[in-house]
Amino acid sequence: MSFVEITGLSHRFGRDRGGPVLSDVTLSVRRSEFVAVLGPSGCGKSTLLNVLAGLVSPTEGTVTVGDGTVRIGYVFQAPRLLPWRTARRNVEFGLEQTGASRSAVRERAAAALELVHLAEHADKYPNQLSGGMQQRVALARGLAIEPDLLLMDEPFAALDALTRSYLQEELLSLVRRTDSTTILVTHDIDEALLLADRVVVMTQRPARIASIVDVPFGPERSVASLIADERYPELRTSLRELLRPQVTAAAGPSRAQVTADA
Ligand SMILES: Nc1ncnc2c1ncn2[C@@H]1O[C@H](COP(=O)(O)OP(=O)(O)OP(=O)(O)O)[C@@H](O)[C@H]1O
Repeated sequence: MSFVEITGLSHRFGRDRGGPVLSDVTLSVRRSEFVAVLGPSGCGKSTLLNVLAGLVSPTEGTVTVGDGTVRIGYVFQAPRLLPWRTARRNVEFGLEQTGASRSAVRERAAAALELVHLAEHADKYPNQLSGGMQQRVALARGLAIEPDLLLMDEPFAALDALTRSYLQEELLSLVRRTDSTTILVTHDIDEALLLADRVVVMTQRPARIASIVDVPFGPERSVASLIADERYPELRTSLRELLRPQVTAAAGPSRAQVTADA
């Protein structure tokens, strides 16, 4: 049975001359499933997450998430921490909104910081933490509320390659330990294949679903097991091929084409 049901979703921002951002997106996501959304820059991926989070009301279509009373965690591209609160107090901030008791808030924040290996940095302020550590605090804040639906918008995009790969593996083991349903927006094919059960490829703006690809790797996967799996390079190549026309169309005609057409 599906947990997230997106039907005929289209969106246009006010009088935006660029036209619609999303066009007729229909997608079902099962409970506990991990779906990665890949697409060209500016096509409307963040808008899709914002609609799912209830931050944007779509101009057309419907979105239902569980029975409508679910808890949603949202991890943004930038950590968006409150600079006057320590790491612990930032994680507690998300929990405070859930109405949990003070002792439950403290306990769950400590456990979430433990999960992302930041327990000993809990009393530091954001400006005393590296970019990777700040993003781990943001991840802990999203996970601490034990979300039914976890939305992540390129959470590792701004990090260096080493920190990114470390956090990707950390996230893989974290999601295995919870039964959250996760939707991750990413530009990174390898990240999508490492983490997701299905990859949704979006077209250029207005974003529609171009393809949905099942990822055959089991829950016990790791970077090493993917590299050793002969299906991995094939899937990687087919996702690249599915994305290529979207990315080239989004970039517009090349200068050479413009000159030739003139
Ligand atoms: N509040 C808004 N008002 C008007 N236009 C907006 C608004 N938010 C986003 N847009 C436009 O909608 C389009 C899609 O934006 P969105 O951030 O959803 O794309 P994206 O696929 O997440 O991009 P990226 O991969 O670069 O993060 C862009 O052209 C953007 O400028």
